[in-house]
Amino acid sequence: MLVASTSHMRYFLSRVKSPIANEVWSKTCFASIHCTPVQFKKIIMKLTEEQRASLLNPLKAAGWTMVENRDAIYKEFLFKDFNEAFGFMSRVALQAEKSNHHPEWFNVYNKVQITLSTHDCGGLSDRDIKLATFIDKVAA
Ligand SMILES: C[C@H](O)[C@H](O)[C@H]1CNC2=NC(N)=NC(=O)C2=N1
Repeated sequence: MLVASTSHMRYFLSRVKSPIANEVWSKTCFASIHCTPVQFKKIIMKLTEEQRASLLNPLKAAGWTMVENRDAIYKEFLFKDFNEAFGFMSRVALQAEKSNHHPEWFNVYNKVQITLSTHDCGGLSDRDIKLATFIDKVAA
């Protein structure tokens, strides 16, 4: 369930002055689930078993592997030279910033080693699937 971020909630509450709006507000979903707005933050869920079966297979077929003793995926990329490798990393970095989801990676010359996992939930989430899919498109 998508919930507003804390900063959005603070802004909304700072603009709400009228008692009517407050009345409406108290009857919205926030009150119904007994959370105060300040507690709201997007909750990232780990992939379910069903999601893993469907979403990880295409990535495994593309060369991603499960990391031993960790709920994470790993892939190694080789490029013509450092320039190509760094250009790849630059594009991935921009997407990581845009999606607020960042890889764990290591680069030596034309090789880039990438591990993906979601720290906020302690394992794989749909954000890792989306970023891995994007990474494969950029590397193609
Ligand atoms: C505060 C910031 O939104 C979080 O730390 C984001 C940043 N990038 C992230 N990247 C990854 N891989 N996992 C996260 O949980 C994560 N969380």
